[in-house]
Amino acid sequence: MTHSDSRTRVKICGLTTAADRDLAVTAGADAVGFISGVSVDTPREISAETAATLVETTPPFVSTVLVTMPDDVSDALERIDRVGPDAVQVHGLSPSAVAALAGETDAAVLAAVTAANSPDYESVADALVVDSLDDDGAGGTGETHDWERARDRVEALDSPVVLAGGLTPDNVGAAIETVAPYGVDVASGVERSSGHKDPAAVRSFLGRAGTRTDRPEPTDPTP
Ligand SMILES: O=C(O)c1ccccc1NCC(=O)[C@H](O)[C@H](O)COP(=O)(O)O
Repeated sequence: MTHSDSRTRVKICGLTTAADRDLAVTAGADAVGFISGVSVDTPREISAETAATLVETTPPFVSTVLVTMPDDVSDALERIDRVGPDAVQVHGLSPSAVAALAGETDAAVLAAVTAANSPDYESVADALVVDSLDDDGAGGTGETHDWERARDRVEALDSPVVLAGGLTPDNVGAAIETVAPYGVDVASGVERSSGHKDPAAVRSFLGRAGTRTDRPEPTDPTP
């Protein structure tokens, strides 16, 4: 299902600090992603405790996403319970495990997939993140994949498709035009150094994705 007639949602992923989360929120992100419990070495991984704090302090109307690589369904449920996100993005679970997880959690379940295996996950996840996954099933590769093929998937699948993998401020406009995804997702493409976001790049990415809103800086709600 194409979404070229509506606004493209943006998830800024791999946020490691409150300052970077606030940067993404202020710049107009629809969703903020926190990576915790992954079996690969990444500068974007944070502890479950830090992820829970960042989720808890994210303002209303911005979706929080736990990005994780669980061993199985019960492991995924434990992680969701510890962090408390609106959505969980799972890497490396089989379609049947994703279906079981979706049946047992109130969090929206996003499956990280490739264009090739995306049809296997369509009926079991709330949305598909079509990414350039490495051999371990991890994201954050900074590599693009075949956008024409991704476009075919967007047209063939009923589930919302989020395009990820190697997106940057320079290519996100063309990516949206080519693929017409429900949303786009970026991690390494808006960093100034590993694990730390570049404010200008985050704003530019959101602007070119057509979603920048220039929200005011969050204020401390405590008197
Ligand atoms: O970003 C990581 O390091 C990562 C590691 C393990 C699992 C998932 C990971 N990222 C997931 C994401 O949602 C990223 O935004 C997505 O893969 C795009 O990454 P990039 O190509 O760096 O923009």
